[in-house]
This record gives sequence, structure tokens and C-alpha cells, in this order.
Amino acid sequence: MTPPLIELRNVTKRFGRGAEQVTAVDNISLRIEHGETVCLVGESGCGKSTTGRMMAGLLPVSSGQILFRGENINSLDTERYRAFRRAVQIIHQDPYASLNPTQTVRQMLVTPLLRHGKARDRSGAERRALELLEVVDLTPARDFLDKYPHQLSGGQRQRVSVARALTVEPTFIVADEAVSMVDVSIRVSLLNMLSRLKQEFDVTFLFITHDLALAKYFAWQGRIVVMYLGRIVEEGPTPRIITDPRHPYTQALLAAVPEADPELTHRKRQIQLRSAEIPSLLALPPGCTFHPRCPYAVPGECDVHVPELEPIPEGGSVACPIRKGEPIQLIEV
Ligand SMILES: Nc1ncnc2c1ncn2[C@@H]1O[C@H](COP(=O)(O)OP(=O)(O)OP(=O)(O)O)[C@@H](O)[C@H]1O
Repeated sequence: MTPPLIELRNVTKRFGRGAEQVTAVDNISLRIEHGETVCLVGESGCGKSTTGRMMAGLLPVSSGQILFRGENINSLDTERYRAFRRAVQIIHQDPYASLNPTQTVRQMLVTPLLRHGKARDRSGAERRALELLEVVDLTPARDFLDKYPHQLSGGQRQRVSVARALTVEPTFIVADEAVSMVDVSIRVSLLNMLSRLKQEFDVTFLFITHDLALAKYFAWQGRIVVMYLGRIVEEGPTPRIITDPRHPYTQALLAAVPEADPELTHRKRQIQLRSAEIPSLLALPPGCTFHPRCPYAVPGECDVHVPELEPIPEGGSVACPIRKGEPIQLIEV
């Protein structure tokens, strides 16, 4: 049996020491198959970026294992580890911070192409750089080769980041809030470009976003994984999560979608959180960490036991023994 492309097994990540220590990611397990598109969603600070950075090999785990094509990335020899680091690329939220301001687009693309043997010589690397600029819809490509990051718009910079990631022919891309900083008007064209890469380059995606409407758009054929305060609280096929969310937190996230998306908002979900405040990672509530905000919390159960993710027949799994079997009540508006 082919192993998943990438797998997290009971991965935990702690930052800091002593009383200041926080557990940003708490014992999560996740399998992503080759060709899948998975969206990791949740509010700011729930551990999405930390998870993505660990998967890209940019942060060590505190405990647990990350397996790439079935092999623990910490047991790889130098050559295989380098191959893993090339295979997994990350696209950050802020392309301005991740692009070197002193380099032209030509340098940013030609250098990795030559360094990683993706082109035989300089002219081959330039040809490939031009092709990649066209792939990311920066045309006419020649006009962009000598530009510096500050001469590009936010959307164009993000396209250069994507082209740069593609120079090493990755199999897995972590797109961390990759379209959040660009204007809404060009968000869709960026998303469409990323979607095209799934097919054209056979890339598997982990798309990290706080916005369920984006997750729905990007991963309708894929899966949504919902994180809350470092834990996975629900996961499943996107259509099921969007139309029939079971965890009260997922329901609250959906109810908060501001976009005029008729599929997300034509029926209002009946959920009124007890508190809008997210607890601090420094003082996590016992039991289910969502219980102080949850309208369905059962005293003696939810404030005591940490719920496990359990599969549900409709697809995916839910970490809420109280609500997992209950479709939400909807009211027509
Ligand atoms: N290098 C670090 N040192 C200390 N704490 C960190 C570090 N990186 C992240 N954290 C903490 O870990 C928690 C999770 O952060 P993370 O960036 O993974 O969340 P997120 O869901 O991606 O949120 P955002 O969308 O705001 O980036 C936060 O409380 C954050 O302050």
C-alpha cells in the first residue's frame, strides 16, 4: 500500500519555557494523500502556520513524527533530507517579506534553477524562468525579469513567490494565507492560478486560511481540517463541512463568514457563542478548550474530558461527543 504523501503522527509543538511555555500544536495527527487539496482553517493563533512550517521542515517538532512518503523526516540522510526540502515548498502570506529586495525576478528564478540542476545552463534557466512567469500569469514574461520586488504590486509579488517555489518542481505546496494580503479583486485570479497548478504540476496542496469561504472555493473537491487552540476539532470532505458542520466551533466559523456567498449564508446557522473571547494558550481551559464559548457545553463532561476525534458516517471526524451526531439546526432567512 502506498503511504500518504505526508503524515503527522501525534505532533506537538511547544514554544518558550517554564510558565511562559505555550503548546501551539497539541498532539495532532493528519494524513494527506498525493493529489489531495487540504485546507487548514481556524482563527488567528490556533496553530495553523506552526503546523505548516513543521510540515515544510522549517520548524522541528517537540514530539511526534512527520513522515514524508512513509519516511520519518528526522531519519533521512542528508541527500534525502535535501530532496524532501525541495519537494515541500511554502508560500508565505507576505511575499514582500519573503522576497529578497536586492534581487531581480531573474536572479530569484535563475539561481535556484541552476543550483538544483533544473536547467543545463544560464540560457536554459532563463527560458525556464520565462515559462514559469507565464505559468503564474505574469505576461509578457520578459517585462518582469528585471524588476525588483518593490516595482511589483502585491499580487504580482505573490505570483513571483509561486514561480520561485515552482523552480524546484515541488510535489507539495504549503500556501500559508497566500492570498490574504492581496486586494479582494485579485484574490480570485490568484486562487484560480493556484488551482491550475494542482493539475498542471500535479501538486498536492495544504492551503492555510482563516477564511472558510476561501477554503470552500479552493478545496471543494478536497478536505477541510479545522483547528482550535492547537487541536484538530473537525475534518472532512469540504462539501460535508460546509453544508453539515458538526463541531460547534466549525458552525461558529461558518456563521461568521462575512461573504455574500449564498451557499454559506442563505440559511443562517443557529449558534450563539457564550463568549467571543479566545482563551490564551498560557491559560487553557480544562477538558474541551472550546467549552467556555460553547452553547452546548455539558458541565462535568466538556470541562473535564478532552474529546477525541471520532469518525462520523457522513465523512470525516469530529472531536465533540455531544454534537457529533447532530446536524445543525438551520433557519431560513
Ligand atoms: N516562534 C515562536 N515563538 C513563540 N511563540 C510562537 C512562535 N510561533 C508561533 N508562536 C505562538 O504559537 C501560537 C500559534 O501560532 P501560529 O502562527 O501557528 O497560529 P496561526 O493559526 O497560524 O495564526 P495566524 O494566522 O495569526 O498566523 C500563537 O500563540 C503564537 O504566538
